[in-house]
Amino acid sequence: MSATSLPTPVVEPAEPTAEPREPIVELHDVYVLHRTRGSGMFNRARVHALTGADLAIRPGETVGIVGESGCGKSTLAKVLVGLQRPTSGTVAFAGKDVWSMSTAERRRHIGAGVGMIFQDPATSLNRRMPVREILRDPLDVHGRGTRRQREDRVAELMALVGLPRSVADVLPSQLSGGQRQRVSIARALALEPGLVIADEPTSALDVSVRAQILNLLLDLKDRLGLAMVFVSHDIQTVKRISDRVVTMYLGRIVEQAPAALLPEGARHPYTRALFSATPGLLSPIDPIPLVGPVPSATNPPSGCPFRTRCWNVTDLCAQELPPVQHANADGEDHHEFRCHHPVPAGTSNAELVELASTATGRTTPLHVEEPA
Ligand SMILES: Nc1ncnc2c1ncn2[C@@H]1O[C@H](COP(=O)(O)OP(=O)(O)OP(=O)(O)O)[C@@H](O)[C@H]1O
Repeated sequence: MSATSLPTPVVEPAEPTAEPREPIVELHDVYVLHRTRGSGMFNRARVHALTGADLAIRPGETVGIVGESGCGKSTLAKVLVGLQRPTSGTVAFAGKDVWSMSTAERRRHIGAGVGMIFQDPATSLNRRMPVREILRDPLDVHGRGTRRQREDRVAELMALVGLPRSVADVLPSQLSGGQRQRVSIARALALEPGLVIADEPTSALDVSVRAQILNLLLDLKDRLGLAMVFVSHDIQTVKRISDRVVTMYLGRIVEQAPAALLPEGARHPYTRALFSATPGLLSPIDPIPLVGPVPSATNPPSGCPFRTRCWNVTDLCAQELPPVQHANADGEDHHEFRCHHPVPAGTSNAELVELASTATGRTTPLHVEEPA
């Protein structure tokens, strides 16, 4: 993609090959706990933002992350890009645990390999820098090429994302929302990363430009062979563009499934319920009823996090965290879930609506001591 002779990034862009490839980034048993602000030591609570996450992103694949508000999607995205230090667990980029490195080493190791696109370009771009400087900044910081080569690269990036040369010297505030997000995308691509993480990249934009920005991202992904992690509330879009969809619930990854299998091939009851409530996926839309609200992330339930709302709950669900199960014995299609009583393969949405309506209508909620 580059016309300039910039040094090779740490993580190479994807090569088209059928061979299984080493992950660009791999999380193992990652926890993120936040302390909330309180008036005193004893009023502070611990928010379980991410709990025991295992996830690998491989070259060239698109992984969507879905789940209700507050379930930990952005936290997972920040961990994947190296912006959030885990409370425990390991985060390996190109096979190396980056949180055991010095800050300088970590920046060098990750910096070129991953780009991040945030939800709101109005706040994520430096308001005092013109477009040209915003795009040159990562090249300057990483000491890429000569000054002339960096200027050429800025022009190349602008062309890549469809920005006219005439906006090179204007400030972000003088651009439209769509143009600002194009600048964010160009900045994320400046160092030729192998992986781009897009956290709600279209939700702050006018409806009229959302499709353009989404199409641009997909086009760039294909042209540059990028891996992409796409965080969104827009489940229909996530299903359409992803190879694999990760479902989160209360800080836990509860299922990872090939997008082509969704919605009716999902095996976790929560994935089934979430997709059943999404317009445009089932015809007609037929939401599976759940019991009660999402529990607090400061005091998640014991055992399975979803058990307080599940129609198929048993005592075991409160006693033990379900282990990861693979849908297929060889595990090759990356379809896995954490549930003691997964939805039997081949169960239709209508059957689940029937089951859940009957169960939630007649069972009293299971009473279990909550952890202090
Ligand atoms: N810096 C922080 N301090 C305290 N709590 C935090 C902090 N950041 C996130 N949280 C909490 O961690 C949990 C996960 O937040 P996160 O933003 O990752 O969720 P999300 O799924 O991305 O939410 P949304 O879809 O609304 O953006 C939430 O309960 C949130 O309130």
